[in-house]
Amino acid sequence: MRRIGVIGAGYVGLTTAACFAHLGHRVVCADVDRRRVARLCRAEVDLHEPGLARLVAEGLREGRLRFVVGNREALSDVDFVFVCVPTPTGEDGSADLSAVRAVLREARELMAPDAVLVIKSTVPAGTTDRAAAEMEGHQVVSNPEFLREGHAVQDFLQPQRVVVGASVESAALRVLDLYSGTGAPVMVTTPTSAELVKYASNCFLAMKLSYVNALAELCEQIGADIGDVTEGMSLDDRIGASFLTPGPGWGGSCFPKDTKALLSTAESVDVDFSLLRATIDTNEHQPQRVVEKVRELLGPVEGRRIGLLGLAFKAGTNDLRDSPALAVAELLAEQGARLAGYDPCVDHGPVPVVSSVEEAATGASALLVLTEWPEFAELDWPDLASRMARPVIVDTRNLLPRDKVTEAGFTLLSLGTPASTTRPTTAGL
Ligand SMILES: NC(=O)C1=CN([C@@H]2O[C@H](COP(=O)(O)OP(=O)(O)OC[C@H]3O[C@@H](n4cnc5c(N)ncnc54)[C@H](O)[C@@H]3O)[C@@H](O)[C@H]2O)C=CC1
Ligand SMILES: O=C(O)[C@H]1O[C@H](OP(=O)(O)OP(=O)(O)OC[C@H]2O[C@@H](n3ccc(=O)[nH]c3=O)[C@H](O)[C@@H]2O)[C@H](O)[C@@H](O)[C@@H]1O
Repeated sequence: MRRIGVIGAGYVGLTTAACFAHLGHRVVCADVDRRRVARLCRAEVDLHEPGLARLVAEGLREGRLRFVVGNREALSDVDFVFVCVPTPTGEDGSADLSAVRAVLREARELMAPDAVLVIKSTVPAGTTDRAAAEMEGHQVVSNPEFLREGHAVQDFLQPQRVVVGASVESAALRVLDLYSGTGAPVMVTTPTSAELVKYASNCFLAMKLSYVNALAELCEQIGADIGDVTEGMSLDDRIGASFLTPGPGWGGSCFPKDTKALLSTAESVDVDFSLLRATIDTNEHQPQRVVEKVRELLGPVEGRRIGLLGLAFKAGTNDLRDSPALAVAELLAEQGARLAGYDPCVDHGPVPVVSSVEEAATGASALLVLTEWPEFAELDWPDLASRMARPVIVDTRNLLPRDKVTEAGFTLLSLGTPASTTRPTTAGL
């Protein structure tokens, strides 16, 4: 059993705190947000993360997990401090490290000399080494987090890898020991390399998605089908099958900020990372491309009611931060469309939110699938068509069963699919 302080009770901090408590450690989790802490003390978790509320309740009940306002307790009398505060995009595109710096200032005063400070927030290469220099003798270690929202607990307890960056081996081993219960493959490297593993991974995935989204546009122009193209690509295990589905753009609280931050790092050392710039540019164009699809079917959208299916940045979460669905909604609203958004996990947002797909469809001139919630693939298509002013669907996640939807009388457009294709059959091969 180790004593662990966790600073920040958001997606990463709360997951870290609850999972370490579950693994048998004694955890104090601190946040500056009083309301969040008060709710957590009552075991109320407002993040949509399977299993997280159960682990929080278990930790509180068994006395291994506590939540506090302010960082003092989580910094003193502990063996490890995990820094899990936000690192948003700053004004110039680089990561804004003000929350991390504020924690470091407090940590310098309050941490025991033999405690290890672990930076789990995503921070630019060099941050951990600079922090170590400022921390006057404390061990400072980089331990980036790779969890996905919607799978946070599973990804934390069964990670594909644990990466630790440390300049002192004993500090790395102490941190790795905390994860011994997970059985995950581990890697120890320098802090700078560990920090870059994090950005390099997120940016690579973003690049893969921008590549697929650009490819989808090309498919439309030359009469190929993106689903078949990516399926064919994925049979090569060097490419793999994941992250090959086109969409309205990649979003969420990390890819957009991390791509900008890595580009900013490259610029700061005069490296021309034009591949990364193109990755971002392609993505920023994507919501506009979706709106053009809608206009292709409807003409001007002014005054028309449009139902949005999905508001979160991806399925499995209620997180609206940097959601491409909202970027599309904003463009449509600017052009005078009347919007009604439905998301199974979102009850309010910056667009009018309704409580069912049927409500979103009623009187609408188009439905727009923006988040890949599986339930959107299993709707009562004839019923929806009968409720709409015009039975038109734009499926930006290529999720819907084309045959059933068109049989119900819908005009359906998806990304990377030619308007009509005659597919050869493999029956009899
Ligand atoms: N959300 C995700 O899926 C992942 C996020 N990350 C990284 O982890 C870091 C945290 O991200 P999230 O957990 O998503 O953020 P979040 O916004 O969900 O939570 C951050 C929490 O820190 C608190 N906070 C802010 N300043 C503080 C301070 N000075 N002292 C104590 N608490 C403070 C906030 O009130 C908030 O509750 C970021 O660097 C992010 O890039 C890494 C992997 C996955
Ligand atoms: O640093 C982070 O915060 C995390 O960022 C991502 O996790 P997350 O933001 O939860 O979302 P993803 O599941 O990676 O999806 C990102 C975006 O790509 C989109 N996407 C994903 C896959 C796909 O095939 N197509 C597609 O458009 C999603 O809809 C979403 O908008 C990474 O997957 C995590 O490993 C990382 O820890």
